[in-house]
Amino acid sequence: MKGNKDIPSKFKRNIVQVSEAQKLIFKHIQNGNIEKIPLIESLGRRLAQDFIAPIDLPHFRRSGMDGYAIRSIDTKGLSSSNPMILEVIETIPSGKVPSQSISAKQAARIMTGAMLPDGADAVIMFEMTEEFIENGKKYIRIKREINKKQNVTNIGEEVESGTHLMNRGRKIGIGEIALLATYGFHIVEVYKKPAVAIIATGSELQDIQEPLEMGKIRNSNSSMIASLIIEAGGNPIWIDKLPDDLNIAKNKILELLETVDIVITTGGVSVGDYDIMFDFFQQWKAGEMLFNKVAMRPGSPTTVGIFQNHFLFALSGNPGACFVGFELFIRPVLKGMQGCDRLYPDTFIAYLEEDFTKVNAFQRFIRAKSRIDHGSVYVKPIGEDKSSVMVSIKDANCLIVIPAGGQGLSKGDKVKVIRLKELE
Ligand SMILES: Nc1nc2c(c(=O)[nH]1)N[C@H]1C(S)=C(S)[C@@H](COP(=O)(O)OP(=O)(O)OC[C@H]3O[C@@H](n4cnc5c(N)ncnc54)[C@H](O)[C@@H]3O)O[C@H]1N2
Ligand code: MOO
Ligand SMILES: [Mg+2]
Repeated sequence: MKGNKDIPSKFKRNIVQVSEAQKLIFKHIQNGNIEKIPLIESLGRRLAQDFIAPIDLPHFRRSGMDGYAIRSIDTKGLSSSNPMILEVIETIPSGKVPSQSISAKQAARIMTGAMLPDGADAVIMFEMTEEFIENGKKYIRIKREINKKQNVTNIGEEVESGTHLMNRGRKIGIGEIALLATYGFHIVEVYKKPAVAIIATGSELQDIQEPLEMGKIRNSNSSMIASLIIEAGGNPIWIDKLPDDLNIAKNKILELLETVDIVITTGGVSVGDYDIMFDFFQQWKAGEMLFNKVAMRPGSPTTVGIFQNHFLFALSGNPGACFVGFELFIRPVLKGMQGCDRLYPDTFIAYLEEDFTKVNAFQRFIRAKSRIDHGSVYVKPIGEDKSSVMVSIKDANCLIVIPAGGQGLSKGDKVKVIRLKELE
């Protein structure tokens, strides 16, 4: 039978390089909506505003030790043979404003974290003083010089009011929580979690709770992708599987694209008889297909489209390809929607721990494990790097990037590596 040239062939595709695919996708990213949430629930979310220190930290001169607030000038020239006696005029606990200022030859008993009285410019630790009472009055004897500012934290010494501390889009971690709490932000403005739908396509797929039937497999991609989405700050609000039926898939995808920010399909994107996604994109008039092939392994049939700034990612069904496709294309979009402008995955250079002899027509992303030894970073592929292999994902902490072409690589060669665990 002769091929009809009006019918688009599944084999003729718009192929792009990975970097080009990323650019095509990233230019459609828009910041998402903003919501206010309790600070205690904000771990892992992204700030929706730049954060400028509203006041000095600390906002009063603070003692760093339990001791006596003194005037350093009073201790000039002191030694064990030339001590000085100061009168103790009050005790200042943390949280109290001192009632008197310190004059010459006076001291105030002061606790760690308490406010320094006017006049004082240093704190001498209890251990360095001798206390005594005479005629009902308290005194201390000092036998050493104390420098100005010793054990004192000045106003704004840690952070000056007006300092730009955090950018919009910054992920809220433990340090960010402490800072926001310090400044009284019990409610924080963060980006809403992008809403994501996950559709696993494939008539061979069973739900994970079903007993396994011959020839079928459990749908692992949906759970894997949902977890990746949660980890990247998204909200997987619709998760299901569909048979390889173009009409059923079409209706569901179009319906979901109206309501969520991102629709992810897995499977059915290659050239097989039951691979429906190519036809979906051919028939899709409301949206724009950005590309339907990427010069990469795994995941070469990955196809991406846009509908009114909602993304449709059609990932390969092979679990390895599905995972890599998420890291290269979807994680950056989730970050971008939450205000982050560092979209590309972090990379580093490492020494390859074994030969890699496969010659590649396409750029390759190998699931791998990196380790540090005597200050150098080494990286090793995990098992056989097949797109269908899922078991290696659990041990992967990085992806080795092997350039297209070349004669393969040898043990000890330097390679570029993508970090999988985000460091921010
Ligand atoms: N003749 C050709 N065949 C294939 C080509 C090609 O260029 N010419 N490309 C290969 C490449 S590369 C890839 S990658 C795969 C892509 O396959 P699909 O995206 O069409 O995915 P499926 O055919 O639906 O499934 C592939 C594989 O993955 C399993 N799978 C699917 N969904 C799930 C799921 N939710 N959980 C776990 N595993 C899943 C499925 O059972 C298949 O084994 O095509 C090559 N073929
Ligand atoms: O592009 Mo595929 O994921 O290599 O088998
Ligand atoms: Mg297929």
